[in-house]
Amino acid sequence: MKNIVVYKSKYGSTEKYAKWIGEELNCKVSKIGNINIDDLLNYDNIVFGGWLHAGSIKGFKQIYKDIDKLKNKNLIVFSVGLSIMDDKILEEVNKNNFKDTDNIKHFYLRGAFNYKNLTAPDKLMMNMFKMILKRQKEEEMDENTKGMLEAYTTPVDFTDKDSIKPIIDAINIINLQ
Ligand SMILES: Cc1cc2nc3c(=O)[nH]c(=O)nc-3n(C[C@H](O)[C@H](O)[C@H](O)COP(=O)(O)O)c2cc1C
Repeated sequence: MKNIVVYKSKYGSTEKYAKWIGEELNCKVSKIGNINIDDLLNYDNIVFGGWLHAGSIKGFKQIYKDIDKLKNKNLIVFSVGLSIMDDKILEEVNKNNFKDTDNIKHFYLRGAFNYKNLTAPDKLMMNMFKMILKRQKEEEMDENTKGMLEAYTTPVDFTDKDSIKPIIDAINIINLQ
């Protein structure tokens, strides 16, 4: 089966994961902007990676608008974010980006965050988000919230090549079917 990895990354983590996955699958890796739907139709397994922006998987709409054309393809999506993923957050991300009827396998990978490197609009958005997080009393904050707040002052990088394993395994299973 022919595989391709397409991605949208702003600060590099998603790109890093896309390239690691491409190396493991020994397949083409492309930025979403450099490929169109007709190119994608040449592949059986389409792996799309996008970074999480306020719960939305960036770049995915560019594929999703043609989801009907991709009905016979295996679509594997990985999102990259800062959160510690739990069922509630995952459910929210799924709800924001897919319909129940979509035949999509979704994986979440942890990325990186360096406040100082953000563009001005991203800083603004993250400052607003920080204000919301800070409304909680410190003793009531969960690990995720504490970690997020710490990341504003201390850059974090959770990218880890081992975390792509479930994605590679899922594609290998598809290829055996
Ligand atoms: C404006 C903005 C919004 C973000 N929203 C989320 C989010 O909703 N959930 C999350 O887990 N991470 C969120 N993040 C963290 C990014 O997804 C994380 O830094 C990711 O690694 C960025 O991917 P990239 O390096 O490929 O651009 C956000 C970051 C920024 C700058």
